[in-house]
Amino acid sequence: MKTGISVKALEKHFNNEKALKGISFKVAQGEIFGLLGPSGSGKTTTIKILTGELEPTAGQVEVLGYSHEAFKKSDYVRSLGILSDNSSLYERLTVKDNLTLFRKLYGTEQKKVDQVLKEVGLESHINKRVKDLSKGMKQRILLCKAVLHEPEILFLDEPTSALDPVTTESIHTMLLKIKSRGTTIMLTTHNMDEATKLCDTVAFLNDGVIIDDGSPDALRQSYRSNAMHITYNDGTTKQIALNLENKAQLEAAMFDANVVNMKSDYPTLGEVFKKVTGKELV
Ligand SMILES: Nc1ncnc2c1ncn2[C@@H]1O[C@H](COP(=O)(O)OP(=O)(O)OP(=O)(O)O)[C@@H](O)[C@H]1O
Repeated sequence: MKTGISVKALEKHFNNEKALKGISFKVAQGEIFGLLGPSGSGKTTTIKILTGELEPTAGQVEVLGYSHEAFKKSDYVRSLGILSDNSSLYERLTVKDNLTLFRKLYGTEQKKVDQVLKEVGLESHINKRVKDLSKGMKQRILLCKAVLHEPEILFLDEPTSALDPVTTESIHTMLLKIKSRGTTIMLTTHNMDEATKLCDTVAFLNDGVIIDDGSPDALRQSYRSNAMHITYNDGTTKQIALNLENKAQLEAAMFDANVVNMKSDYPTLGEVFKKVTGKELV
């Protein structure tokens, strides 16, 4: 697979503060890559460097073969779709007028407006003014705006933060559809379920450092302990290592009427993050 994004020893300093302390990662073209980390870990700073909004202090970054010196070029800008806190719509215009304005900027056909609106389930709201839409609807329109020109790569900074589950689900469905067309997607999130569901690869960012990366399944596998967790009806718990020596003990637990739960340790991505950083991802 061709590399979509390549980041090597990237540093960003704000005055004396090191927001990124030499991070490296690669994103293959066509995959969904998630940068996961708590507030202040450097996620937005990374996205802003890759989209040309901030200059790196040190290190190399390359997106779709463009080095950061070329990030201001119009053909690079046209290859990007961006959804971030800075994305905005004209509140007093209708959904249709907003999207028509942006599609004209990129020279895309009007039917693309109808297509993207349908994909996020908002085609019946096309004539509503943006100011009359809910927060979740606005976020879905912003996503439409970001993909109208069929970008090669899509950057999403916390695309579903503080949204209701239905809106979140519809954004996830649209992202998987966008990916199926070959678009590379890089997103940041605090939401481990979102990352597990959407991402081919994730990187854990903590305090400006990448602690680990890999597919969600591979990370979960590599941090699992080889033990069975047993819970009894009086609330007590026990762990038994999964090996032949403990076969009799494990079998006995299976037939013990006082055992209410037996499960192998397969940590969630959130639990893995906590294991490696000692921090919750909230
Ligand atoms: N323009 C700036 N000037 C000075 N410091 C900054 C600037 N932008 C970010 N920082 C600092 O860099 C660090 C990383 O910030 P960043 O916004 O990248 O974190 P984040 O992981 O995106 O957090 P959140 O999840 O809260 O959005 C923080 O300590 C922040 O205060």
